[in-house]
Amino acid sequence: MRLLVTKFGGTSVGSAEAIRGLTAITTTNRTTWDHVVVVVSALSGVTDKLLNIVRVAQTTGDAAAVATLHAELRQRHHDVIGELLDAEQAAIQTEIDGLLDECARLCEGVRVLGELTPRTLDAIAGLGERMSARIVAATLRHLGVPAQHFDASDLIVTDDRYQDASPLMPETTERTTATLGPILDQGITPVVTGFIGATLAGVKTTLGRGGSDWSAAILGAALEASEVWIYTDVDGVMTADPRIAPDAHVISTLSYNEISELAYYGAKVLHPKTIRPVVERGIPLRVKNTFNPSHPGTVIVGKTEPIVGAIKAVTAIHNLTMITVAGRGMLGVPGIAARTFGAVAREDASILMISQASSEQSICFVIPDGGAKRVVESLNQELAVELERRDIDTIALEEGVSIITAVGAGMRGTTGVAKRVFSAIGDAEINVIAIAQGSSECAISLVVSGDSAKAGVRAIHALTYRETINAQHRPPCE
Ligand SMILES: Nc1ncnc2c1ncn2[C@@H]1O[C@H](COP(=O)(O)OP(=O)(O)O)[C@@H](O)[C@H]1O
Ligand SMILES: N[C@@H](CC(=O)OP(=O)(O)O)C(=O)O
Repeated sequence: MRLLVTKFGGTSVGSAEAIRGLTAITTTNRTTWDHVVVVVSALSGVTDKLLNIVRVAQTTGDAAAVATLHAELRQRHHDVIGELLDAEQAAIQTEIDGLLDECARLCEGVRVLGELTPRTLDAIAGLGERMSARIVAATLRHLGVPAQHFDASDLIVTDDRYQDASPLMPETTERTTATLGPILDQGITPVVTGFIGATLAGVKTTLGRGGSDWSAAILGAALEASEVWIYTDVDGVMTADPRIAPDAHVISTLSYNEISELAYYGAKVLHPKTIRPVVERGIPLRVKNTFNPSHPGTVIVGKTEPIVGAIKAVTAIHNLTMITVAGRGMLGVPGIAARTFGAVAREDASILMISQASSEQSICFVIPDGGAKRVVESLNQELAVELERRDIDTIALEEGVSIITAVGAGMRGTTGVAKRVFSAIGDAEINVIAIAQGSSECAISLVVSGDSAKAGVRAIHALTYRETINAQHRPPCE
């Protein structure tokens, strides 16, 4: 049995026209696959709006402002339903109103108390997907496609790290197969909410912003899907963010390693955690365009075809802080790195990149801007003795930096890639603050000031073009 899991992002369900496109795609997919599962995000911008409403409720206590924002959300969904549905219109509107009433009750509690718990935040944040799944399933039915909506809180069992929950795969697999298996056997297409899950006790969680891609991969792994397709608003994974490099073009094939580096270092087109569930089972992943479905998109597999050019794509991640711990007394002293990273972990900050001078006289690492000051305070406490003894001279912080990452599995064993990257950056007169290359030799990362990041991406992107021109066939890369 060949099963396809498809995921449609916010723009792909952002309007009645987009949802019509989704239903046409799903109708076609059902003719070529034995089973099709649809995973949907909230209508574009709705998650941000929900988070905004609850923040307004908490910080202003302004009931009228909250009510106005609610009414806007209600109207947006009613307009879409009005354009799409006929017989089921009233029933779906009632269901959407019920969900928005749930939102209003939660927001009222937050407004009165002035307190917003992570648990309440997730209950509110996931409402967008619960509304869109109902609308999409009803639209499919309206067009004669048997479909039923499912809240992933009944399928994906997670830990209780609210806003950043992770699935418990054995429990998720058990629930998903038990619930969706019989539905699929009846030829019904399940329309499942992305982004959300629930703890074993049934408390709603979310998988982190942009997490619907991950939901699709989790469900694909649980159902042993043949493939997982991520439908978005571009033709596939591109050589750079097309908003930064307008001449970016679609990459036909990428390896799991390459897409992991790209996604981790800021290519918004795919959530970085999407890869793990599929890589473990060797499930091919495809990125396709809802608005241009005949384009083959980008296929992501274990080994890529012989590639052209050493650098396949360049990406950037912004609003970061680089922290440097430096001092001559660090030379050869065991445990400084462990204590440094222990102090960072205590503040729950995630490190995006680490670079250490070979003389061991400095360690620098990059973390997101928010929370950097707390990390420095924590380091000052942890390393107080070394600072006092002048073994460590500085714990310095540079805010507003970006990481630019050039990715390509063909870098491995190819001489001079770093030199070409640095020449391109040098020619653009951009100062490199720090560098790192992973042992996979699949990516080189550079830290630059935030205001030169876009120019840096464009400079390296121009280089990927030159490399394509000098293309040579190389052996398959992982
Ligand atoms: N390397 C890249 N390739 C393709 N798109 C990229 C890349 N880097 C950033 N993007 C951006 O990612 C967007 C798609 O991601 P997102 O808006 O999260 O989609 P969705 O709402 O469908 O999940 C594209 O519109 C594009 O601007
Ligand atoms: N709606 C959620 C989850 C998501 O994945 O959205 P999208 O597929 O539009 O990036 C968010 O905005 O974070």
